[in-house]
Amino acid sequence: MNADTMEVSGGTPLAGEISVRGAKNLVPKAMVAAVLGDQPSTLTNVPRISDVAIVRELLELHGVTVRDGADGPHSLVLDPARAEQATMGDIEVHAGSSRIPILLCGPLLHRVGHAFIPDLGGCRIGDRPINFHLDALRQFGAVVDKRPEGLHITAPDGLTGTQLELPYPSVGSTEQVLLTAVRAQGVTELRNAAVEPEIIDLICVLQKMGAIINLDTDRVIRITGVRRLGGYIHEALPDRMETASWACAALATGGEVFVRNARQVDLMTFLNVYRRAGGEFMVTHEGIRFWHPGGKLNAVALETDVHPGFMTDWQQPLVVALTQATGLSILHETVYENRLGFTEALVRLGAHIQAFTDCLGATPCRFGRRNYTHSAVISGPTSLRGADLTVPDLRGGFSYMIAALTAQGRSTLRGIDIFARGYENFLPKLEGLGAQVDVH
Ligand SMILES: CC(=O)N[C@H]1[C@@H](OP(=O)(O)OP(=O)(O)OC[C@H]2O[C@@H](n3ccc(=O)[nH]c3=O)[C@H](O)[C@@H]2O)O[C@H](CO)[C@@H](O)[C@@H]1O
Ligand SMILES: C=C(OP(=O)(O)O)C(=O)O
Repeated sequence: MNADTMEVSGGTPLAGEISVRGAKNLVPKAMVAAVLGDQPSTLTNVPRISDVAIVRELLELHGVTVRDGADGPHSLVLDPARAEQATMGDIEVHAGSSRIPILLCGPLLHRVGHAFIPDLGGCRIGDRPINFHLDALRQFGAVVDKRPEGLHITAPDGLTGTQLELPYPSVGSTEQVLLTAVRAQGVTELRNAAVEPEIIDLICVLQKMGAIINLDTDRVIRITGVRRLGGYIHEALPDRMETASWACAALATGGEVFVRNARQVDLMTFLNVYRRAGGEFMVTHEGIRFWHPGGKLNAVALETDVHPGFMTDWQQPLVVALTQATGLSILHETVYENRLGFTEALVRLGAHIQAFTDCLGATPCRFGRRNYTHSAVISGPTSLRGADLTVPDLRGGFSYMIAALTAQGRSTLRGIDIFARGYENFLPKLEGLGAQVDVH
């Protein structure tokens, strides 16, 4: 047993208040955007999570001075003035740490003329290729050299605006195009772009820096390149994934959690499903209160999708709550081909979940004919019992934790350090909500 292992005594409803800070899926990208400016930038509402710490170290290796702002570590001042002089030693140590390094391509090409990108990390929930990123960079005029130690990228003739259409509205690829096009020469038109709230927030950051970006209808983004960008002062939007995770924990355990700073507009699709499943919520100026109203929960049919659809990162925590709903819930995961592995562990806890390769839903999906297990039927309600579990990925791990809190008896959760990637102060929050947990 080590400090990465948590004992959970289940059966106690979570009750109380937690607060969420800036989104894991925006903050590291806004930090990367600062490299494009010729003045310092200030980012506030920064969560203390490991994905932020990793990007901070990466930027420092690239010569960006990063210091805590007036708000302590919850605000960062990023000064890229010395980026050109960076030696970039030790950059390989960040291989496999997060998905953010790939987004440094455009900013580094503009700033220093070349980029080295070590292997990416992030959750293992599918193959997660980067072909859209590299195709887009090549269309801007970049030359990509794939070497065993990582990608070497140059732009011998500079970067020029272009017409692009993504094969799928990928979040990272849309961000790649934005971060490259804002200082490319001429106009870029991106079709089939992702429009997640974190992308809109990144566009706000870039606009504050001096970028010209039009968000047209039907997933079209038009960017007019500018010669220089300045700094920004920006407060990151709140983390809608963390909010949904705690909301699901409240529902599954029969409890009540007030999530301070949660923002309704980013959670509309989640809130609709939460209500259909029988959960209650109340939106106030300060946040959102989520609770189980007593009585039965309802089975629901659910398909994950790009925004404004039901976000894939909400799926894993919600599935645990659905094990407590009466009837057959149906899940169709259309964003990642391999995100249902976590259900096997829930079955060991006593859940009735059957996984399928068929598309159990009408949302167009890339996986139906390719033999990927990406649909599931959850039959409930079932009593869960404690078990020994190893955290597989960020949201899968959170779903195990909810299951352990819901189950009768004791569970052991190994590998909990992954939670630090996306959940600030995870343990104090859990204890503050009355969870019976013990970390060794
Ligand atoms: C740090 C961050 O913001 N992570 C989020 C981001 O991940 P990320 O940006 O990696 O996810 P994408 O939206 O790019 O991926 C969506 C789908 O497109 C595919 N694809 C993507 C790029 C590519 O070059 N080729 C390709 O085939 C992926 O394999 C996946 O099946 O959006 C996901 C979808 O909302 C979220 O689950 C992640 O939490
Ligand atoms: C998949 C996730 O993150 P990442 O893209 O950083 O792996 C997530 O936050 O659930």
